[in-house]
Amino acid sequence: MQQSTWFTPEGLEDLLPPQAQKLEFYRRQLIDGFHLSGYDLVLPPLAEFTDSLLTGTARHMAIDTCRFTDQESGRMMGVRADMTPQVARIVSNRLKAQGEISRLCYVGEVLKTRNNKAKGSRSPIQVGAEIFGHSGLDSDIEIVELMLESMSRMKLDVKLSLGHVGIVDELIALACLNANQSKDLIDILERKAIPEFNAFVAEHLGDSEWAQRFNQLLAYCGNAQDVIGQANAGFAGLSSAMDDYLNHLQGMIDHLGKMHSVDIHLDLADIRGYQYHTGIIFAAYSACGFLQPIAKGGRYDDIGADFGLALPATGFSLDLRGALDLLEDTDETATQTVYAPCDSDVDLQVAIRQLKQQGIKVIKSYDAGQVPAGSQQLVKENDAWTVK
Ligand SMILES: N[C@@H](Cc1c[nH]c[nH+]1)C(=O)O
Repeated sequence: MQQSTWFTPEGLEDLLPPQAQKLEFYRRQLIDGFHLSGYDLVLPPLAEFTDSLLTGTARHMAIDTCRFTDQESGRMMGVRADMTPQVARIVSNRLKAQGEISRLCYVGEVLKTRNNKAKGSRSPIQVGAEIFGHSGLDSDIEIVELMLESMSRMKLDVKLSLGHVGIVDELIALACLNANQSKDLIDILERKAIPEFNAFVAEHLGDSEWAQRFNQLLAYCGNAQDVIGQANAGFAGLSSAMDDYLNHLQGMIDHLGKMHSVDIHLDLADIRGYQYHTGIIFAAYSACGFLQPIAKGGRYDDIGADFGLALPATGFSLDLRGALDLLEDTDETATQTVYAPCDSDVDLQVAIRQLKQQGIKVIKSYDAGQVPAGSQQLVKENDAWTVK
C-alpha cells in the first residue's frame, strides 16, 4: 500500500534541524560540566538480557521495558527504559571493594513501552551522573549541586523539590502495616490519590496516633525550612532511623540555603516516580511552573547487591529531549559561514581546511546561483583564495 506520509509511532519522533543541533549543543554542555567535576563517561548498550537489565531494584522497570528474543542466544533481551540500573551494573563489575568511590556519567536514548505524556517522553534522551561508594550527606550534596549546576548550564531557572523515601518506609514499619497494606499505601502515595489515602488511613489505622502521623505526613509539604521544622517537631524521636532521615534532610536544606539562592520545597509524602530509591530524593522544576520535573534523582543504596557488590549510590538524570522546548535556542548565526565553489584547486582545499580549523563553517555551493545573497564566499583573486 502506498502511503503519502510516513508516520513514526506515537511518542517516537524525528528530531530535525535546528532542534537536533540544539540538543547536541546542550548535551555537550552537560557532559563537559560532568567531566569538569570528575565524572567519567560510560555508554552502556541499548539492549541487554532482561536477566541483568531487570535485576533487583530495577525489576519495577519490567512493565516499561520493550522485550524481544535475542536471535544469537535465544535469550530474552530488553531495551533499556532507564540507564541508571545499567550504570550500577557496570560499577559493580568495576569496583572491587567497598569504600572505593566511582563517579560516572552517561548519555543515551531509552525507550518505554507506553506513551504516557503525563510521565514525559516515551523515548527520552537520558543524561545523568551517579556517585557510587559513598553513603553520607556529602555525596548527596555533591549530586544536588551538580544537578543545579547542570540547570544553569542549560540556562534554566529552577525550583528544587526535596523528599525522603526512608521517612515513608519508616512510618509504615513503625505503624506495623503488613506487606500488603504497605504495598497498597505506597501505590496510593505514588499516585498521590488523597481520597484513597484518607480511606486507607481510616480503615487500617482508625483514630490511632499513627493515623494522626500519616495525616501529618501529608501535611508536611511547602517551604523547606518551615516544613523541616514541623517534621522535626512531629516525628523526631520516633526511632533512630527517623532521626537520621530528618537530620539528613536538615543538613541538605541548611547547606543549600547557605550556598544557593534556589527556592526549596519539601514534600514528605511525595514519592511519585521514585521506583528504586531508598533515601533522600530531589527534583528540579522549571521556575515558570512546568508540571514535570526537568531533572530528578536520589539515593538508591544497595542497588548492586544482585551483581555481587551492594554499594551506596546517589545520582540524578534528566531527559534532554523532553526539556528541549524549555531551552534557549542556540545562536546558529554566531557561527560564521562561508560558501566555497566546487573546484578541485588544491589551494582552495587548503583555504577551506584553514577556515574550518578556525571554527568557521564552510559550505560547498554546487551552483553559484544558489549562494544566499550577501553571504561570504571564497573567491580567487590574484591567484589567492580570499573570503569576500
Ligand atoms: N534514573 C532515575 C533518576 C536517578 C538517577 N540516579 C538516581 N536516580 C529516573 O529516571 O527517575
